[in-house]
Amino acid sequence: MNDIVLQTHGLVKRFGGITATNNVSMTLRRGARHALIGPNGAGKTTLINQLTGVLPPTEGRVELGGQDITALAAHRRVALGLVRTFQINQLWPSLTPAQSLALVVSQRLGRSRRWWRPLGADDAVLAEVATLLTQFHLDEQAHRATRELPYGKRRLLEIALAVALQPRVLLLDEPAAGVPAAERGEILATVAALPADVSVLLIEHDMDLVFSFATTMTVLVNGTVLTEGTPEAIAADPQVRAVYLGDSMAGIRPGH
Ligand SMILES: Nc1ncnc2c1ncn2[C@@H]1O[C@H](COP(=O)(O)OP(=O)(O)OP(=O)(O)O)[C@@H](O)[C@H]1O
Repeated sequence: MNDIVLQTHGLVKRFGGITATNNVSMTLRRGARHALIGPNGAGKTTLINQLTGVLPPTEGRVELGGQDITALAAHRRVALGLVRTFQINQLWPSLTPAQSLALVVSQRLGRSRRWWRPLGADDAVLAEVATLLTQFHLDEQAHRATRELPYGKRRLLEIALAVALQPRVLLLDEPAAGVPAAERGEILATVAALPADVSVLLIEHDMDLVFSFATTMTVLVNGTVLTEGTPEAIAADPQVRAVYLGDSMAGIRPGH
């Protein structure tokens, strides 16, 4: 049991007459590569919003490392290591990736009061920023204003900023959405190379990304967990094919 890092118990979220999540119980294990899939409107974003603390559940509980966090504010959850990727509209447009990462790393290391010092003033911060820039394929863009970066690079920066917080659990919400095909491979590679000890929950419609990444999958339909299992089991499940995957599964070979 102690390898469970994140767990939901009977999460229900109602918006008036709509039940967006309906009694969702799921478990994320240490080091998980877990994908949450389902058709549009299945309740994936609503579930993530309840995990991060953006939306209070109507019923049910969320536990992080065995601690009930259902009533905790979003920033308190981040401090406990439950981190969602930054969204593009949360990036600092006039800062460079190097400066943005330095801000987040400095804050994490408790050096935020000195963040305004010229970059290079703090070797520990600088070293970590350099590693993150390389890991997320941002070396060439390190000193360009974020607003000028290609879309795919901004999406990489979103993930890099979340990883800079050294999360225990990382929630990746459609990291490849809207990214042109030519830049998609980079996203796939960086997601695959995330630190092994970080538990990842990925929401994604791109089945290439899902099946190349996930070792466990949960299928959500109409707010309810339809099934959960290995990619092989999910790909072969007739119910999943009927409600979601269908022909998009043609050619997908889990694990390849
Ligand atoms: N704030 C809200 N008020 C009312 N209804 C909402 C609200 N947010 C979501 N819903 C409804 O809840 C259901 C689940 O929506 P949600 O966005 O969570 O699905 P999703 O699986 O993330 O979809 P997609 O894949 O299209 O992003 C939908 O019927 C949606 O219309």
